[in-house]
Amino acid sequence: MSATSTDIFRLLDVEKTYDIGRASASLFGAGKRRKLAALDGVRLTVKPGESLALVGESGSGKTTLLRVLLGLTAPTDGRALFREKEIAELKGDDRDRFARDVALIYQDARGSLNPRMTVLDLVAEPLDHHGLCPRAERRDRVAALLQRVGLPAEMMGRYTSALSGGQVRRVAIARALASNPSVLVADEAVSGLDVSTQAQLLKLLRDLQRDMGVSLVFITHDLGVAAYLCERIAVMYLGRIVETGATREVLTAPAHPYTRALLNASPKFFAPIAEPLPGEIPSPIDLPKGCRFAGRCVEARDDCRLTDPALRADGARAFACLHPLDRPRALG
Ligand SMILES: Nc1ncnc2c1ncn2[C@@H]1O[C@H](COP(=O)(O)OP(=O)(O)OP(=O)(O)O)[C@@H](O)[C@H]1O
Repeated sequence: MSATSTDIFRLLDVEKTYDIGRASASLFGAGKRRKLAALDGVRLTVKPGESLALVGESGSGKTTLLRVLLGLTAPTDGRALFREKEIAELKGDDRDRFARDVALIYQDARGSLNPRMTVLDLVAEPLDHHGLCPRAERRDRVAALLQRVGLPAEMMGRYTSALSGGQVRRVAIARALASNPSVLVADEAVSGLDVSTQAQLLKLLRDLQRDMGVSLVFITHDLGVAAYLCERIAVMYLGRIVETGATREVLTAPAHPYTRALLNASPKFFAPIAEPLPGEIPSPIDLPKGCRFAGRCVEARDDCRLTDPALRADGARAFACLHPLDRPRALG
């Protein structure tokens, strides 16, 4: 068995480009076809039981990466593997296993749940779909799942229109857990809620992840949420992972100036007015030469504008920067 064969997901130099039509025509003929690189050479693994946060500004490629993991979009190049098999080519039993094993918690929980179905039917649907539960045991299984997410069994007969935002998210989590998945994938799953409901849901997700040994891939704009929930973090910028490592280490001593800029842009309790990220994110259609962050980086030197840095490993950390920030020795 190879050393990597237990990885749940393995992305090898994944590219995802979108054809966005032609540039305007000129006297010399039709304009060139233009491509937008949403993902550009992404390497990533997700191991059993690990929690991984994907962070980065809007447009950095987080949702596209999630769509690749979920098999909703195929890479243009590179390989996206689930248990060592190409996700886009899964068929038959492998496809069924993938559908049971990888569960998505939607950002818009209320919108993702059919308002004409009761909580019982919503949570039982994956059980029915995968033939995982005899009809006679359905109510008991749903009651146990509701209990797992902190909802009373009496809620089974209700419709989502009668539930609060926090309760609807819990129903969505119970439904995601129904097929006993090994990975939960969540896109901003706690956004748009009040702070205390958010905190309760984050605690629930953290407890579930630890108690059930399920892996978690969590997209968030909030570095505090990433730090609370996930052991590992991948910081994305313009379709690339620019820094990755243990969340605590990356956020206490970032190597990449982009990670530090994201940290500075995060509101703190005592200083809610954060320092905005400098400059504008470049267009993904017309990328600058050299490091993509150089134009916004306060540390940039001449060579940064010429050389595009590859992601290089330093112990358990990896970063794509020619002149990484000084980090305490103990964390290197
Ligand atoms: N179907 C598509 N066609 C063309 N471009 C796309 C498509 N989907 C995404 N993109 C582009 O790919 C890039 C990455 O988008 P993506 O949604 O993955 O970023 P994100 O980090 O998830 O952003 P957000 O935090 O706003 O959701 C963006 O420039 C986006 O405009």
